Amino acid sequence: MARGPVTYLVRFYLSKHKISRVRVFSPNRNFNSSSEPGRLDPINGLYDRVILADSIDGSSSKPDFKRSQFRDFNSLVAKGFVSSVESYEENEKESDDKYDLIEEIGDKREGFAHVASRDPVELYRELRDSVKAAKQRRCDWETMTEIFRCFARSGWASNQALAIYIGASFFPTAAHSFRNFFFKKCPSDFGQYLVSLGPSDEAVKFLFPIFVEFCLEEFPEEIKKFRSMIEFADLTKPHTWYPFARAMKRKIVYHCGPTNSGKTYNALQRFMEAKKGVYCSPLRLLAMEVFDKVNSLGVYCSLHTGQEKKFVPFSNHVACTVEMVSTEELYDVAVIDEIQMMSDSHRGFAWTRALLGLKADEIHLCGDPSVLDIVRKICGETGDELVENHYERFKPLVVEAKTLLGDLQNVRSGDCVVAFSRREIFEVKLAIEKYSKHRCCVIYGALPPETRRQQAKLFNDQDNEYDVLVASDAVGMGLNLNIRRVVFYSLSKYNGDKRVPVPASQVKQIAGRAGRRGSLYPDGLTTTLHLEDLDYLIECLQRPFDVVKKVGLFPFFEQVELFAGQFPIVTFAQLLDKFGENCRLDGSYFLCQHQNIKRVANMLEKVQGLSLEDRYNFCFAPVNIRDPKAMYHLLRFASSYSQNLPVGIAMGMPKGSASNDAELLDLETKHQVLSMYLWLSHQFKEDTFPYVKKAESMATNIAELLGESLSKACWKPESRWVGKPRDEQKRDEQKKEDGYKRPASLIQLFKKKAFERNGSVAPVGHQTVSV
Ligand SMILES: Nc1ncnc2c1ncn2[C@@H]1O[C@H](COP(=O)(O)OP(=O)(O)OP(=O)(O)O)[C@@H](O)[C@H]1O
Ligand SMILES: [Mg+2]
Repeated sequence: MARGPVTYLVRFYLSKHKISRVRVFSPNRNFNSSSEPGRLDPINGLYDRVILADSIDGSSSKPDFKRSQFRDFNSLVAKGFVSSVESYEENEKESDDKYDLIEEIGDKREGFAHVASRDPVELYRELRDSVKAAKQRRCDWETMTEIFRCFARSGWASNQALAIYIGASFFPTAAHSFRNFFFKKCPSDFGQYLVSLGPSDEAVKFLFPIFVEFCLEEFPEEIKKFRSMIEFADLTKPHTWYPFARAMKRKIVYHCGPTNSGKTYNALQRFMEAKKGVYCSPLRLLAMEVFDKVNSLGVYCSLHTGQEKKFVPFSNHVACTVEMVSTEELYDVAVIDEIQMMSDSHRGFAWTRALLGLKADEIHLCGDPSVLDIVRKICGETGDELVENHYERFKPLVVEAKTLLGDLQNVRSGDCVVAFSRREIFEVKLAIEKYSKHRCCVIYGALPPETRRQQAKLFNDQDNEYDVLVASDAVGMGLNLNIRRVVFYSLSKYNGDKRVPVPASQVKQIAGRAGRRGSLYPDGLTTTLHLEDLDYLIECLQRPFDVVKKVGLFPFFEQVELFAGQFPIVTFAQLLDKFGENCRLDGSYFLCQHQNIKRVANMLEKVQGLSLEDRYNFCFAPVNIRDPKAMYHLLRFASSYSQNLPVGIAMGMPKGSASNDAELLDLETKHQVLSMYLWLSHQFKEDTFPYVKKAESMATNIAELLGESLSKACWKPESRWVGKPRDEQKRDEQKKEDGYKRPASLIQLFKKKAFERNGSVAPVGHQTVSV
């Protein structure tokens, strides 16, 4: 340890109390940074004696002892907060320094040195037992008022108070009571010393240990309550949540590499060889693909997604979505695909849970290198053996430096044009079909997996006119497509607030769809529509993968339920907020975002009679929170359920395929509602959602209608927010304008260029840059 104020303090304290080991608590350390050494840890830390010190880093060459306070935590021991000694080794070499401290103390405010150096426990007792406060001069009184104002506003004190379970919201009340107590009791020398310090950090730090004593005596109930709250929101050491998995000797194989390098292929070989296996997919679509592929190769395999359970008789294998994987079943081999999704801000917890909790002898992780370091760390904690298999791309991806020069007439057969909004996708499709001979298939997130597959098949098949694909980032994972070249229409997307650059990892993932091994085009190309986007594309492809420092976690229902016991009257959304504010996490984990869940929770607040567990399940239903119709149906489902009525679909089958964008949007919504119905039917008892068969058949028919509609779609896209008030729409548009200026309408742009060239189309050259 560097020699600094703490060293001196420790020497002094050690000699004074004739003890050799203490735990040092530095007020400079943030309460929340749980991995920091020297932090007073309210749950795991057990202390015999704790020293409050100004600095632990030794940055100050001269110790300032008067700004430091000593605390004896024996009173905490008595109350059960502190019960043993944590180690702090005394450094023998420095033992000569122990008397330096004694000399240093009390040089400045000599008259009150006895106050400054006294044990705060004693000071508190003296205050408590004093009958009446000494008379103060008016100016001293004002200074003291200011000092207490300073104390009540001190972020440092509020933060440190957490260590004795005085929560941030209760701190001002406690500080106020402390002030009143002090003013009623304060003896003269005490007050004089405080006034000599003035409204300063020094005064706050002097008062704090006395405040601690005061709180321990005055607010035992509040402390107890906050303490239980913190304990129930404890998400530290998540690997200990799965004792059965911990009892196993698991072997983790990390297939690490870029896109199209054979990671999933190799993991699936082991999966198929195993007696019993599970494949965890990031998407329903990919689970379906694996289900089909594995069964076609003669290995019986079932399918288990949130919406669909297909049991294949005699099967010992299952392809599932990662959220649905069982941590109860025992497997020989498990595959967790796209493991880098552990760091996804919303869904990451599902991958973390699978990695920590799967009971499998062998677990194959497939993904890019971004989470390799953290997987190594986790394996160190779980005690699992880790084997790393590194891969290279089968063929390098080539960047076409010429780009499409802003002209969609330059698309070619086998191109996949990637745009980042539904609106842009339809604009691009319209422009390509209007001004070139190509026909387009489309794939985007709001389409059901069945329709996406149908569109992918249409594009992959060579015997039809559909030779160009226009897709969103939904194409980035899972599908094996015959793509010759990925063309980025733009490299920015709307993040709900403004346009932001697409992250490099996502650009790599999407571009990597070009030139898959075994496809018609094994040599992949990628480029942009506009020349000005090219540099960013190259930069993204060349940029090494970021190293992920934290992966996602989310509490189980049981954890939320325990926590809820502390707050019998708050709403579910408020409960989630409180959990988020108070939960404790280890340094390698973050709490996944849950705004969408809260939006649903708020909507469902008016539904009476739902148990906490029902509410929790309804809140996780797959619903597009920005689609009012879908939200309305979810509310209706929950209301019927809460009244013990059989939940009906209450939605007619559309007459036919869509002939305009409004009808297409309606089909998309209807499918999402049915999908939600099916998902809920698997969460709750069967008889509560009795129309599963009907919902399945309607969903299949609508997916087909969507496919038909897309093949003939040649209309301008509409917004889903038709019902929004005008000024709100305007505000949204304004917001978009502020962050990013969309290129002018594609069609106009195209016409303008064609006019400039007198109708001639620029020949496309192939200057290539290999990355
Ligand atoms: N050894 C092999 N023999 C035959 N085909 C292979 C082999 N390895 C991979 N492939 C094929 O190459 C294509 C890409 O492989 P795979 O899907 O495993 O790549 P990946 O690294 O998982 O890519 P991504 O990161 O995009 O998921 C697939 O169509 C796969 O079937
Ligand atoms: Mg893969």
